[in-house]
Amino acid sequence: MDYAIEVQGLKKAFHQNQVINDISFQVKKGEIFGFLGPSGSGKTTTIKILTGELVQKDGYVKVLDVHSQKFSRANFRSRIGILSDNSSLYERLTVYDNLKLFCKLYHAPLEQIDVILHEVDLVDARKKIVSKLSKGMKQRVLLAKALIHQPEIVFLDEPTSALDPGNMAHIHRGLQKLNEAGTTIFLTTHDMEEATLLCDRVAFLNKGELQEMGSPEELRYKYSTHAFHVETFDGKKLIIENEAKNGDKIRDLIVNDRVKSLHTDKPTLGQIFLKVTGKELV
Ligand SMILES: Nc1ncnc2c1ncn2[C@@H]1O[C@H](COP(=O)(O)OP(=O)(O)OP(=O)(O)O)[C@@H](O)[C@H]1O
Repeated sequence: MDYAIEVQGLKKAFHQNQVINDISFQVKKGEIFGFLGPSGSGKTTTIKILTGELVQKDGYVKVLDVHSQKFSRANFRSRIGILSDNSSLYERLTVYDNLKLFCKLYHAPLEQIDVILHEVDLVDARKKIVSKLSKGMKQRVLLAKALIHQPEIVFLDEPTSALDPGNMAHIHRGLQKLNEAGTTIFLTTHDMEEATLLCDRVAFLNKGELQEMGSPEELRYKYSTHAFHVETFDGKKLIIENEAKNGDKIRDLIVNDRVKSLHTDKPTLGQIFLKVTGKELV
């Protein structure tokens, strides 16, 4: 299997505070992988370890077949992109000039600027001064900055937190296009709808431990009671267990034209998170 990320037995403590507690997971090349957890669960710490900003002593970490001991090397850094709280822009320069600087830093061709501005839907803002942009537009420029050197994998720490739905949709579309072109995406989020929409697989992190992992669809099936939820035209809401003995009951409802809607129970990722961890994901 071709993995973009391999993590085995990773632990991280800050003094007495054990923040990451023996986690193991792999991310396949080309996947969008969502790392979901409440505030303080260790998501940012994990991203910092995966990108070489923090050093870990315990466990085995490889990204793009590079062992964590070599994460500080320039030839590794040019293969990854990062969008985090620490990402910043030159406020007094234009969008274009910001990206031009980052192009030079990474030895990326300048033609890449227009390509990437198109991806994040900011072509019209290329001459605008960054300090005059809205928060959502700045976030899109930061995303463009993280992608300007065409990294093989991009780490996004809550890329859409506190953005309005319009800006969020721009970012989602950009990420989907990027992923279609083959880029692996590792993202953290609190937003379960975002995770369901974007991610091929998600992992639930709680108090530094991985408590569940799988595709949103697999998890929704696994935690479903498989019961039928029926709403009738006279306003009744019925829950009928998915068992052979109930076949006649459902058939009668349909034959007698009483069914307004019928669906199987599929919990949302948020409901599953609550069930697995006992916590709301906020
Ligand atoms: N440099 C540091 N020194 C000491 N403690 C730290 C440091 N960085 C993080 N921590 C602690 O590690 C824990 C996990 O923090 P982390 O930022 O990884 O969580 P998170 O899941 O990303 O949270 P959020 O969603 O709020 O960003 C927290 O208790 C935090 O206080």
